[in-house]
Amino acid sequence: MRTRRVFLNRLDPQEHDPDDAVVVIDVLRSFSTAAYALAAGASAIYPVETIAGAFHLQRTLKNALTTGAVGGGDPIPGFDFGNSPSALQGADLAGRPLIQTTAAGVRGLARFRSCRALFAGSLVLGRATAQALLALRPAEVCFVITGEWVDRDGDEDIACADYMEALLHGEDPDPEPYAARVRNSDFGRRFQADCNANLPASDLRLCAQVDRFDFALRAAHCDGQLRLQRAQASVERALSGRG
Ligand SMILES: O=C(O)[C@H](CS(=O)(=O)O)OP(=O)(O)O
Repeated sequence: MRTRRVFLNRLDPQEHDPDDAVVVIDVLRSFSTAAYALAAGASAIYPVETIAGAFHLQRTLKNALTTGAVGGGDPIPGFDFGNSPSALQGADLAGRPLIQTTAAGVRGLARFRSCRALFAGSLVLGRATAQALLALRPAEVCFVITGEWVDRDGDEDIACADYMEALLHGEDPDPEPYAARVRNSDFGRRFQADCNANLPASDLRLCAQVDRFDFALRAAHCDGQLRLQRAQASVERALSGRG
């Protein structure tokens, strides 16, 4: 299995788009938020690229709630929740679909939506995502780093890619150094400062909990709409006929 990495904010138009397995990584915070929301009972996550598109979908999906942020992390006016795992962790989401709009993570998913297997990755899902990937036996896994910007190193996502790659190669790495990289990344330090109510330190703590959940987040197409659902390695293996 080959692995490679691309950076969402510096895609090379000359380079072939990955078309096998793709993991779009957003540790701070989209796909940590999505994981905590599913754990809190949300029935599925619907990533939608635009705010207008999110409101449109909310009108057609029964009982749907909205979550997301604009670039920088401020919540979107009119949405039910910000892009905040600590807000969603305690919310009553039982059986309700959640529509998610964010400036990096969701944009990355939309960009690579046509590949064979698309996952939303974060450190809380690290080992489960690696296991789901291994069950699919792809020829190539491409990690998409979404958190690198001109003023941010994106190391929270690179650390997550490093962790999953080590697992894919059969290693059993100590998770703590990867969690420390999330905390000490450029964006992580903004949460550590805890002086912006929209970037709370509690979110950073939740996002840096390596392997907190035993499921991966796999994207599927449903009526022309992307949908993230729990995926487990055993199910992936059965679906691909390898028992
Ligand atoms: O809300 C967040 O934590 C970030 C803000 S930004 O777009 O990276 O500036 O959004 P996300 O799409 O989860 O990275």
